[in-house]
Amino acid sequence: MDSIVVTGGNELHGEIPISGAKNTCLKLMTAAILSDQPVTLTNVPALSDIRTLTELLQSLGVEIAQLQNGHVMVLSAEQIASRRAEYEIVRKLRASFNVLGPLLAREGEAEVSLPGGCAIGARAVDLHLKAMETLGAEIELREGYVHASAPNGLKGAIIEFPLVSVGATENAMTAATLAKGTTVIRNAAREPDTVDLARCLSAMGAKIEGAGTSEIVIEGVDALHGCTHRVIADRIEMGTFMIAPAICGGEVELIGGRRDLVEAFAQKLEQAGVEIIETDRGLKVSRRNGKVRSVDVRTEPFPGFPTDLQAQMMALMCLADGTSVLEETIFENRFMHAPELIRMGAKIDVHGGTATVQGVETLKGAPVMATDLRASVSLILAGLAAEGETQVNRVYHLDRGYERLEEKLRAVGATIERMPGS
Ligand SMILES: CC(=O)N[C@H]1[C@@H](OP(=O)(O)OP(=O)(O)OC[C@H]2O[C@@H](n3ccc(=O)[nH]c3=O)[C@H](O)[C@@H]2O)O[C@H](CO)[C@@H](O)[C@@H]1O
Ligand SMILES: C=C(OP(=O)(O)O)C(=O)O
Repeated sequence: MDSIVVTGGNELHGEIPISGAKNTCLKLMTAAILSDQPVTLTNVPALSDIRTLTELLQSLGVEIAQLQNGHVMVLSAEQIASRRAEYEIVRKLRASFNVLGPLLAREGEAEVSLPGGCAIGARAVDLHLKAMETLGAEIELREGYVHASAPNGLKGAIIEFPLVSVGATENAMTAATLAKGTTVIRNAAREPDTVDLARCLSAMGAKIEGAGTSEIVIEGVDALHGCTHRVIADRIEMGTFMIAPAICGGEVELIGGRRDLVEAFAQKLEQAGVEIIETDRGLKVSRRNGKVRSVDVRTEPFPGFPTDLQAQMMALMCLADGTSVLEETIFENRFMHAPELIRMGAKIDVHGGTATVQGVETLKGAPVMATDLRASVSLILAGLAAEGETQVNRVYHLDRGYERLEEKLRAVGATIERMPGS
């Protein structure tokens, strides 16, 4: 298995291009199931998660052509050959559960494996299922699969979520595009991913209003057509690379970056003493001298501080002046990076969903292991600022969500190499 070796201590200067958003692109790909005409996505990130979903969609009969090194993808669901999403693929990638809404809406039937838990938490799908039932589907759970059917089509309804779920909002929204009548989704997720999905669905002929607010109204239509859609910038990749100059010192311009996608996070960085300037081409982030200041963080659904940036923020707080409290409210087990950071010399106490981080003068390189995507990248960031060499193992987690990570960081002056595994 490959590992990544980082030698810390370099200031970072230069530019990093921001790729298309993984979490958005995956949902956009599932939307292609809704139409018998081709959907063309541009600005697709070249990532293993995208390849996994490609495999799943192909198993359903979706033809997928990849152009420009995978950065343009044409998905043609002229005919759906299978309505069953197999466990072998769904277990690798939770976003694949989002084929449920489109399959059910287009075919009146779907069999989708339950995704199971994962390293960061139990991650139930009850809200997805409840939403499908509210739209008139019958749901049965058998042998680890969700069997959903709506032989006479889905019917518009009021879906009121008891808590904000990005995945369930998106499953409900895609399903409702082809339902008869009007669907109202209350307490909907407001994430930029959901807004971008709504934009793509609208370009396919769907009638959607209110995406980006907590009430989304969808007027069902008989059919959707093809479209061409550019995937929005990856706010989590951008946030990760905003931490890089903050933790190492220096100045990095994130090309294609947008502050509005990470406003709550940007405000916390500024409170910590990091400078952020909007430029014609993106965002310029710099820390010129001194340490960052400690800040407290509580993860929340958008527009709050994103859970997907909590691990990276923790790496930064390890070297801050003072003590910070990081509260994780979305996932019950998302502090696995803490013990690894402690191996590098960090002072962190975890109690339930709260981590207290006491800033230290220096981190020291060490061999470390990560169990999820954002935890892995937090160890890379810590390694960039640590004395000596840090070897991050289980790099396949990083390859799920960061395109050309080493190349992008090397271009701004980091010493980072991939070591092929045996
Ligand atoms: C609100 C939020 O920040 N969602 C994050 C979540 O999206 P993802 O769509 O994976 O997760 P949800 O938004 O659905 O989950 C939010 C919360 O609701 C719970 N839940 C969800 C669905 C369900 O049927 N039942 C249920 O109880 C989850 O366990 C979790 O505690 O992970 C993604 C990958 O890290 C992030 O990009 C999203 O920002
Ligand atoms: C946890 C993530 O992805 P997934 O929902 O696919 O596990 C993530 O993008 O940080």
